[in-house]
Formats: sequence, structure tokens, C-alpha cells
Amino acid sequence: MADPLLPGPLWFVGCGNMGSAMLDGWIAAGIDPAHVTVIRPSGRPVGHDVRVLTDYPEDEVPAIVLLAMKPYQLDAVAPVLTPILEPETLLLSILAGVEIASLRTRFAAPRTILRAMPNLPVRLGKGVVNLAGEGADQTARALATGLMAALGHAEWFDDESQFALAGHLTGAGPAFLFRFIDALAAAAETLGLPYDQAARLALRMVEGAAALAAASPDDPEALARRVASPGGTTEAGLKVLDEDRALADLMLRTLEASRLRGIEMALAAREG
Ligand SMILES: NC(=O)C1=CN([C@@H]2O[C@H](COP(=O)(O)OP(=O)(O)OC[C@H]3O[C@@H](n4cnc5c(N)ncnc54)[C@H](O)[C@@H]3O)[C@@H](O)[C@H]2O)C=CC1
Ligand SMILES: O=C(O)[C@@H]1CCC=N1
Repeated sequence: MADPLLPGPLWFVGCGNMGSAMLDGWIAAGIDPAHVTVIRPSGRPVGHDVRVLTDYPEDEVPAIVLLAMKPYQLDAVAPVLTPILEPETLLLSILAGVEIASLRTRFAAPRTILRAMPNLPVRLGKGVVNLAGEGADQTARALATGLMAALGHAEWFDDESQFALAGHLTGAGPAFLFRFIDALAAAAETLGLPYDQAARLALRMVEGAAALAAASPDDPEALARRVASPGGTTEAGLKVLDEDRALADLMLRTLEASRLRGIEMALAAREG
């Protein structure tokens, strides 16, 4: 098997919103669909001519197993999957809130267990994937880095709680941004613009502004200053966002709520 990103078969355990986004991203990055198997209870096709099974295949040994079902499904999956895993299987989990120690309790064999926290833009190769893990030698680390960098920007974390925090920022972040776009469009509608037009404009504005920020050496504060003419319309709007740290506090409470939920999910997975 001469796949530059894969040393052997890749199994997806579950392939819903996130799994299919990763699959699309990897296929676009050149992974051969023949090297991928999706195991999902529905057996529904995932496209790309990828094999989809309702049970674990017996005709191959996976090099990488990607846990991509919901975190609460871990104890349905673990007893069936555990006997299949070998010491050299790379176990990769994207389950939010499920710590390495909780995975290790359930999966004794694999030398390397890694957590990855992707986000939906991986579908376009523009995702962020945070990585953390246990037992990864240089080969396993390089393999995981290569796979995740094919989906966008990949960063490693030594500290699992920092990994979790970053995951709330980048994994959940797209949903927060989608809400922001919607709120901006809804505000414009309230003030008189048709919603569809406002939503289209808000989306294009965010796309262009994000691309500009990514291409610029300036920080967001400096970029905002370049938009806001002194005494102008932007400054008037920024005052509302800044007054009493309105937006900063809202973001803090938003991330804190995700953080607390992550802790609850981690505790639930510890208990099993
Ligand atoms: N949606 C997102 O943006 C992100 C999701 N995640 C993580 O990705 C995982 C999946 O989330 P989504 O794709 O949003 O959920 P989803 O509900 O869309 O997909 C879950 C998939 O797991 C399958 N499944 C259920 N039981 C199974 C079993 N026993 N064996 C194999 N497959 C089974 C379902 O059929 C479905 O295809 C979660 O653990 C979540 O924490 C992580 C980062 C971002
Ligand atoms: O909502 C969740 O729990 C997952 C993790 C980040 C995005 N979706």
C-alpha cells in the first residue's frame, strides 16, 4: 500500500457530521478510498466508493482506527472493538471530553492512543485539528501530524486540559461564528434589510475579513483600528461591543459553558 498519508487500512468507527467532513478532506488530499472502511450501524453509503459496513471487517488488520461516534457511544463500541486492536494499531479518538486515561481503561492493546479535536472546515482542508496523546513515538507522531495537516492546521498539546480548552475554541468555534453571522444578519433585517440579502452579505463579509486577517501581520485590535475612522460609524458600533466588556464577557461565558460541559463529559467517560 503506497499511500503517502496512510501506512495501512484506516477504519472509521462512525461517520456522521464530523467523520464525513474528515473523510471528504482526506479524499480531497489524495487518500485512496480503497484504504478506508467505515463502520456505522446504518450502513448508509458515505460516497467516494468507500466501503461501508455495519460490523467490523475480518479481511484486514487496521493500521489506524478513528473513533468518530458520539462520546456516549464509547461503551457500546469498546467491548466489540477491543479484541480487534493490536499493539501497533494507532487509535485516534475525536470524542469530545473523553480523556486519554478513559480510552486507555477501555483499550489496553494499542501502544499509541491519540486524541484529535477537528472542526468542520476540515472538509475543505481549512480546518484546525488539535492533537494530544500517549505513547506516540516519532513515527506515530509524524503519521498523525501528516494526516491532520492534510485537513488544515494541526497543533500538538502536551497538556490535556490545554488541549480541551483549545478544542472549545476551535472545535465548537465554528458554531459560535455561525451564530454571530446569523445575529448580524438578523440585526440588519430588524433595521430594514431583507434577511436573505443580509445573511448573504454577512457571510461574504466574514469570509473576506477572515482571509484578510489571516494574510495580515496585524493583530485583531490593529485591524479593527484600520476599519474604524475616528468619529465614524464603525467606532460608534465598536463602542457598543466594548462597553462594559459586553462582547468579551459574552465570549468568556460562552467558552466557560463549553469548558464546564467538557468536564462533565470527561467525568461521565471516567465512570463508564
Ligand atoms: N460535529 C463537530 O463539529 C465535531 C464533533 N466532534 C466529535 O465527533 C464525534 C462525532 O460527532 P458528530 O459527527 O457530530 O456526530 P454524528 O451523530 O453526526 O455522528 C455519529 C456517527 O456515529 C455512528 N454510530 C453510532 N453508534 C455507533 C456504533 N456503535 N458504532 C459505530 N458507529 C456508530 C452514527 O451512526 C453516526 O454516523 C463526537 O464524538 C464529537 O464529540 C469533534 C469535533 C467537532
Ligand atoms: O459539541 C460537541 O460536543 C462537539 C465538540 C466540538 C464540536 N462538537
